[in-house]
Formats: sequence, structure tokens, C-alpha cells
Amino acid sequence: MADSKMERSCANSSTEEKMGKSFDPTEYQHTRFNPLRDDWVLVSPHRMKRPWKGQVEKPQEEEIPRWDPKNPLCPRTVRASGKENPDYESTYVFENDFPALLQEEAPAPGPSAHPLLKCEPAQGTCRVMCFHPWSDVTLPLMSIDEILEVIREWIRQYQELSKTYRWVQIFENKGAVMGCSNPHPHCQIWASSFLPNEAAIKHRTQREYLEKHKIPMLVEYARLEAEQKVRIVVENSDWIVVVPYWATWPYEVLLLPRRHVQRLSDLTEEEQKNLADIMKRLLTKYDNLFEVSFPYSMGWHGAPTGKQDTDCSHWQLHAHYYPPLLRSATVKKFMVGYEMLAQSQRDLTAEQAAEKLRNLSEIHYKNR
Ligand SMILES: O=C1CCN([C@@H]2O[C@H](COP(=O)(O)O)[C@@H](O)[C@H]2O)C(=O)N1
Repeated sequence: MADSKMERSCANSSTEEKMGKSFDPTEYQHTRFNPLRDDWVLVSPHRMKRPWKGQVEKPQEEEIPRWDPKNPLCPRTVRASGKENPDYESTYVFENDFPALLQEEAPAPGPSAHPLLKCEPAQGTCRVMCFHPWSDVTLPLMSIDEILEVIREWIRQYQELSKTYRWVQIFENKGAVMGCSNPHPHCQIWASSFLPNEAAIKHRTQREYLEKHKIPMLVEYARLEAEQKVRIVVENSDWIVVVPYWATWPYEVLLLPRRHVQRLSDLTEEEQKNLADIMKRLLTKYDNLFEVSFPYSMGWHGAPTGKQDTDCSHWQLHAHYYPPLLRSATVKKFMVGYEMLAQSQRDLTAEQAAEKLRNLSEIHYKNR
């Protein structure tokens, strides 16, 4: 399917040449292929010219107390389960009191009644990981050492859970607009016996790419982006952050190691330190974009860890940041309508978004 669409889009561009216009990706609509997800995004840069009615003001940022005796993620408070949090001074992890995946062996569903009514067992566990004891800090406002402690805790959790589960999903929902129910800096970790959809697609597309091109897809992609530079947001000796060529969310970024690294647990000390550096710089730019604590959903994807996953040389560790904001602190993009029924669509090109982020200061607006 991908090839025929590729032929069609090439045919269109030769039509353009016939009409005497050369194709300019910042002027004309086109579709871009996402090789990781094996799907397409429609890019409509001409729409950036449409009049934008009214400038939307920055929201009044709510004052978050450093400690709230009623906040179940704070040190020394009691959670809904009645369990009490210790007086933790760094990261703190606890079993989710309302888990979507229960740890104890749920009875397996019987054989599916019909090929259209397939059902599989789902074992797993859900944890909440607090980044810091204070509720009024976010990652970009934390020190490099504090961010490094978050990375070390991610690795500890991953190492422990990957012994039992095939997939360990570390993810952070940041900001009320992302449905985050609690402003305290935290993320979640859901480990499952099954390979979730996003992981299963990438398991296939990365394997197909390695078989065809003899180099892991995202190792080649990081090299290509370092060479082209037009989509780089921020980089250091071990990491590169780009707005991916196929980005769907306006300011979405992809965080990639430069070395071939299959899993978080394979990172060297130096790579962990440089990850803390690159996260602080990226998230500071994100907050500086609209001078607001930038909402997003983010997550790590690395090679699966099941008994069958002995050869995952096609996998490259990477992290996605999916921020919804489009034009201001209060105007967000909605993935609805055409995006749900047809395919993702964006106005701003990946290159334009990368340039905006790249040119932003690395001094947080709250520290100016
Ligand atoms: O007492 C509590 C409150 C919230 N939680 C859990 O914390 C999580 C908050 O994370 P989010 O804001 O990212 O949804 C949520 O999954 C919720 O179930 C507890 O486990 N215990």
C-alpha cells in the first residue's frame, strides 16, 4: 500500500513540474510517510496563511502549594487506599491504587467464541512514580542531578519489571489538558504480559527495515537528521532531539540516542548524564514556547523483554513527546474528524516547528 501511495505523490509532483511550478513543501500540501507506524500524515502548510481571529491570552497559572496534606502524591500523605506515603526526599514509586492491570493472576478468558470476537489474557501491573517531593516543580525546573535520579529510577523500574513482563510502558501525562489528574511531578509505569499495539507495529516495521536496509531504522534516521539539521531541536554528544519528518502533533519531538541502544537499561552512565542534560534543555524550550508549563504525553519505547525476544537488534530505544498546543498556551490541536476518520493532518511543517523550538532560549522563562 505504501508504495502505490508513494508513486501517486511522486506523480503529482511531476505534474507540478509540467505546470512550471517546483514543489515547495512550505507552500503545497503533501503527505509524509511515517516508517515507524507504517502510516501517513497530510501536511497543509498553505493553511498557515488563514487569518487567526483574536490573540488568545495566557491562562493565569494556578499557584501550586509545595506540599498539600490532601494530595495523595505528596510525602507523608494518605492515599485513597489508606496507605501512607513516606517522607520521601527524591523519587518515590508506589503501586497504583486504581490499576488498569492487576498484578495477581487474573483467570484467563476461555477460547474465543468467534474469529471476530477474539479475547486474550492480560496480566500486568501499574505503578505511579513521583519525580520529586515538591508539588511546585516540574522537570525543566529541577536540577540536572534531580533529573538524573528520575532517569536512574526509570532504569531500576524497567530492570525489575522487564524480568516478569514482555512490555514495560513508562509514560508521563503532564498538564490538566492531558487528563493529568494531579499537578505533582510524576509519571506512570504499566507493565504487561502482552505487546501493546504501538509496540507491535514498531516490532514489525523496525524488523522489516533492518532486513531490507541492513541497518536499524532509527540508527539510520538519527544519522540522517544529524546530517540534514533542518529538523533538529537540540542535541549533545549522546542524544539528538528532532521534530520527526512525519510528525503529527504540531511540536511533537522524537528523542534518539546516537549509539545503537535497544533498551533504557543498556544506557551507560555517561549517556544517562547526557540524557538529563538533553531533557532539561528540551523541556525548557517547550516551556519557553508559550511561556507556560508545556503539557504533553511522553513515553519510552525500547525492545520488548519477553522470552521470545532474544534477537531485538532491529530495535532502537527512543522517546516520543506528544504536546497538544498549537498556537498559544490555550489553543490546542484536536485529533478528531479527518484525523479519526482518514489520517493525521498538520499545518505547520516539521521543519518550521523545529526551527521555532531550536531558536528558543535554554534559560527557563521563570528564571529570567
Ligand atoms: O490515592 C491515589 C490517588 C491517585 N492514584 C493514581 O495516581 C495516578 C495519577 O496519575 P495521572 O494524573 O497521570 O492520571 C492515577 O493513575 C491514579 O490512579 C493512586 O494510585 N492513589
